[in-house]
Amino acid sequence: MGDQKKEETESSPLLSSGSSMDIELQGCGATPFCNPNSFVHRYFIVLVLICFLSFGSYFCYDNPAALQDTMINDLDINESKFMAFYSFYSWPNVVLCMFGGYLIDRVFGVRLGAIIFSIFVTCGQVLFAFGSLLDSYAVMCLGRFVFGIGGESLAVAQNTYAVKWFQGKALNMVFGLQLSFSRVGSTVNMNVMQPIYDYIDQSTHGYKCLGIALFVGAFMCIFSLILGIILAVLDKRADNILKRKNVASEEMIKFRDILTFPFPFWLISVICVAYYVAVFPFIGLGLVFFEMKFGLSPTSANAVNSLVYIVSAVASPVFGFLIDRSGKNVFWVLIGILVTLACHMLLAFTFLNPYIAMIIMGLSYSVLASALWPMVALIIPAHQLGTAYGIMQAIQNLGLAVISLTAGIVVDKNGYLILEVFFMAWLCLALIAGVLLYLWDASNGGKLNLSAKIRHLEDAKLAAESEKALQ
Ligand SMILES: NCCCC[C@H](N)C(=O)NCC(=O)O
Repeated sequence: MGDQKKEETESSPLLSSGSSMDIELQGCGATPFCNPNSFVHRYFIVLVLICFLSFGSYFCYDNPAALQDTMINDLDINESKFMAFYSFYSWPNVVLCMFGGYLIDRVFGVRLGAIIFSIFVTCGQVLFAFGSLLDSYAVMCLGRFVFGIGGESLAVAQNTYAVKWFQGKALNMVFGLQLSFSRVGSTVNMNVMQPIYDYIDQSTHGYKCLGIALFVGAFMCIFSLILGIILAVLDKRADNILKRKNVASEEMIKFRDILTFPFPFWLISVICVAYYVAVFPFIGLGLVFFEMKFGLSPTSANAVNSLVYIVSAVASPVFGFLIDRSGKNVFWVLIGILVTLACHMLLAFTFLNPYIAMIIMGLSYSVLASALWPMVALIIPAHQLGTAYGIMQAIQNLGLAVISLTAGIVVDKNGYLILEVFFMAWLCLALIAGVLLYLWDASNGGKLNLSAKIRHLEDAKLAAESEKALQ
């Protein structure tokens, strides 16, 4: 292979040695663009498709937040019933996304699993929109239930794809990019849904106008579904060309394997739930908080409320890239939690311009998300990752479901200051779990907080040892 070819072909961690030399490419010939082992193919085609997999899901997840005032008025519901749209998303995932991950590992595989869950997301959003057209709160809740079944398990499939294609190289940056594309979906939603509603409101009004606007989200889900099908075709093609091994049946995960998941995995799951319940429900309720405490107009309040997503859409891949270079994932998780806690304190106890706290929260959220999710792949074997991410998200959704309801009740009864104190308490729990993870990791070999340099040396040593064992 010429030097130029070598530069273009980044060895996939799943390749057996030398097989990149004798790849028989099907179809478009040996151009890097079509070579599943080339840098171009993996980073400019596969990674982009993986990143768009959850675009529609993230766009629709916060449709309620983008239309909070409108939805409450058109459907004639209170804050608690409004927040139930988030609870109906999360409750099924307390259990189902665990099964979703297990089904990916053991039954469907990542390709078929991603397509099936994309279909659930699309059908759920269509039901949600249709329910509004019928002015049926029950149908809308059913729609969020179905949407939730797909949304979380689709995120599990997305994480599983990311590890399959990018394990061992740039995984933090890949997770950061994944998050960035998804957050672009959230940001687009936060800033276009109200103008779309206002445009439709020129001819149709009330819950019918709301229903038509929500169908825009359904088209975003169809877009992601189509890209998910293309990704499945390319992944299957790569398996054939690169002769990637399927997991042997005796290696397939069994449900009792969950009991063997290491203690750090459960600490990571506690950090995940305790941190995210202070982010997603806060943003779900943020519109009215910024209108009431800081006297902002609905448009300005929407803009401030979407800053976390806007900033993370840009910052996540940057921090993911930097964390790939520095390592020290646990350290960055602790920094993310501490800075987010400080932002909530600024919002709760000061009248400092909320743009400042929300921009900083966007940065700290990006640091945490880029450092937290890839850690699972450092302690759980590849054939059990779907189940592991499913459990982690199931625990996260248990927290989100309960806190979404509780937060709505706290606001209705005690106001926003107590709500902010409530969120800060959860971040203190995340901090305690993060310190425990740091101490446990430090006293057990320090795998999760290794510097990138030492981690690469350790990986090279392990690869050499496994190569020697095969000879
Ligand atoms: N439609 C929203 C999917 C959320 C996926 C998962 N629960 C999650 O939290 N991912 C990380 C993130 O920061 O969004």
